[in-house]
Amino acid sequence: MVWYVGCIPGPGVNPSNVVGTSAGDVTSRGIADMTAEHTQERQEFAFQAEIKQLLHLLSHSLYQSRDIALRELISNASDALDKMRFVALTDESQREAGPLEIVIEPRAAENQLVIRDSGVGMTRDELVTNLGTIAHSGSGEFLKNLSSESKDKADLSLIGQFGVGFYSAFMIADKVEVRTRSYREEKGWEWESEGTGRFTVEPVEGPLPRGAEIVLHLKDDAKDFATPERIKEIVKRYSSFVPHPIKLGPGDEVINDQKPIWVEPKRQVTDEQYQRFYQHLSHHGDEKPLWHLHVSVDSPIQFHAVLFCPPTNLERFGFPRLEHGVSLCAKRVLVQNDCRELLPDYLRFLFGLVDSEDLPLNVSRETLQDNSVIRRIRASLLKSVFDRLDQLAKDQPEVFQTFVDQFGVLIKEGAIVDPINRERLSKLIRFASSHNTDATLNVSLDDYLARAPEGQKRIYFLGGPDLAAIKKNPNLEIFRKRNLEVLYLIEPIDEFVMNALGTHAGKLLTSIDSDDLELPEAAADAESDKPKEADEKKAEAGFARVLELFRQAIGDRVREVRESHRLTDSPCCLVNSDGGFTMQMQRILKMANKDVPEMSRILEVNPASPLIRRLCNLTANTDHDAFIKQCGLQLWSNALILEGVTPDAEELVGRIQGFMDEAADKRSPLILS
Ligand SMILES: Nc1ncnc2c1ncn2[C@@H]1O[C@H](COP(=O)(O)OP(=O)(O)OP(=O)(O)O)[C@@H](O)[C@H]1O
Repeated sequence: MVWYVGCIPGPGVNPSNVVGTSAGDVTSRGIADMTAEHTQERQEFAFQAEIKQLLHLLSHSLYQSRDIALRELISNASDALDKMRFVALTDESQREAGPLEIVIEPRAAENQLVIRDSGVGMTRDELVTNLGTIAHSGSGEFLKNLSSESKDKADLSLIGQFGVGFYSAFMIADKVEVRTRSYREEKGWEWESEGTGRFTVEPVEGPLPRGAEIVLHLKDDAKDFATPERIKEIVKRYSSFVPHPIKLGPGDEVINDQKPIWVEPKRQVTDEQYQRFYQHLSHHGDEKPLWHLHVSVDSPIQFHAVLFCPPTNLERFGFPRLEHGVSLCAKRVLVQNDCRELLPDYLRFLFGLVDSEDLPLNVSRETLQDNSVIRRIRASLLKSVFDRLDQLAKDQPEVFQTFVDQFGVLIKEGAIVDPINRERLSKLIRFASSHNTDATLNVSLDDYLARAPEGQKRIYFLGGPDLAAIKKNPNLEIFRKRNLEVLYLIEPIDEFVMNALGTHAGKLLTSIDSDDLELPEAAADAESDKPKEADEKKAEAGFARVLELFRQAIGDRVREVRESHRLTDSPCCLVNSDGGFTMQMQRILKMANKDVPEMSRILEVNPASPLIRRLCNLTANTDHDAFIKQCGLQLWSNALILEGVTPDAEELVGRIQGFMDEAADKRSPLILS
């Protein structure tokens, strides 16, 4: 018995909407015009250039990944059946669609494998455009990603995600024939290619059933694909969840499962079933999902949903921005296979399926946005995702850490762009911190507050290009001395997150390089703890004069030169004036070519530092003024370099050369003859 009337196509980079007709309608028009007068005869076409390259690669691929060829063809057949199911339900004239099924028929004697479906089929123009001449955006991306790996290591199993799965047929076949008839036509067509540079298309004589039949002429070393055992094994492994019967031809034996696990009670679904369903939805071969979520809600809106998180974030590896991977079904009938309205953009990495009894079948892409049922499903689903992540953080910290490492940046994106859910998201984001010795992103804002001493009114952070640079920042000295934790912003997005949040649990998020750094109460004591000697020295040896000379030398490249109360060892540091961008934020904006107003910053000088004390002594003799000024300039440059900013190289090198000459001269004065 067939349990449902619906369908679940796997999402790809370019999934087509099943509402309406296939992509070929639009894209093939130009070709149709060019060739209209020839459509009754056999015609030869050249494959589009990237497809040619792809075919070359696939036909020389290694054995281990060849199963995916059958998987991809089954997936295409299933998509075509999904579309036909939808057409039958919405188009009066197609009501009598007949059985929707896939038949896989091994013909061992002829060394052939046939995959047949009763789906929508293809018109001549669709055949020409879909299987050969249209440069699917995916093929270039796929090749690019493969070319970065050595050919024998290349992960061909990802092919389905790039919208070029059909061509994987040439991994096991040296000739492929496609016979097809569209539900919109009486006439059938045959496509044929040996996978080299060209393919032919010609009309089929006589009647042809609706749908498509793919005949693979198997390569000599792929004969095993024409055995029932091999077919059953592959179907069990990759295609159990294809929601249409897959029969082993020429008989009637159904060899797949077709169970709609999302309507089953959770405890009756095994891990293996979830895993296989994930593989079906994601096209991710043998991969296990990192976590999954299964929800069944009865009121106020009835819906079932299963969502999966993949173990890796392909965006991090230079893949293009992920497409949404959640399919929407109404009463088990697929409405849309990349439904953006179900989850916010920052959760685009989740795969899954949502099925509701409360949605009409004719809901279209345009009306989805204003649909109140969808809005309520979305709110409920989002809450479930947040709950699942909170639970994961609590119960499975290692899994949660993997999630943060892979997808944390997208959760941070959410904290920036989704003000309504910002509070929930702020509990899920993680930072590096001075509490750790390495750059692990595992400190939440709540962890930070739980450790903070009583009375601390702010959450302190510091950004920089990387952990090593941040650790060298002199602004940290007082925090180290006082044992106050500082969050390290090592991901470029972190600064934007802090800006968006502003506060957490009523505590102001404060960059420690801001000029109004307010430390907890003990700070005042620490100040008064400073050795009196330093104050005296400062007064005696002209600290005020040193500041004055620094001001003269640096000029308006800083807003102010003043005494520091935050440094313990370093001679000076740069801080931001009130309300300005942090240094890290300025760097990021500059990298993005945004116009950033040059911030005039404040140079703070530490009177207790040995170098400054020496300079104070030197002020007694005005002969040293020029040297003190040079030192001021160099200290300012040093502070910039520590923050990852390169000051004027020529000026810097000239000055260092001067210092070196002077130092060398002291060691070995030049005797001028
Ligand atoms: N059995 C079929 N019936 C009808 N159309 C098909 C069939 N197989 C392929 N097509 C058409 O050819 C197109 C290209 O197929 P191909 O497998 O290369 O990419 P895709 O199906 O778009 O992406 P993916 O492989 O990720 O599912 C499909 O989008 C579909 O329009």
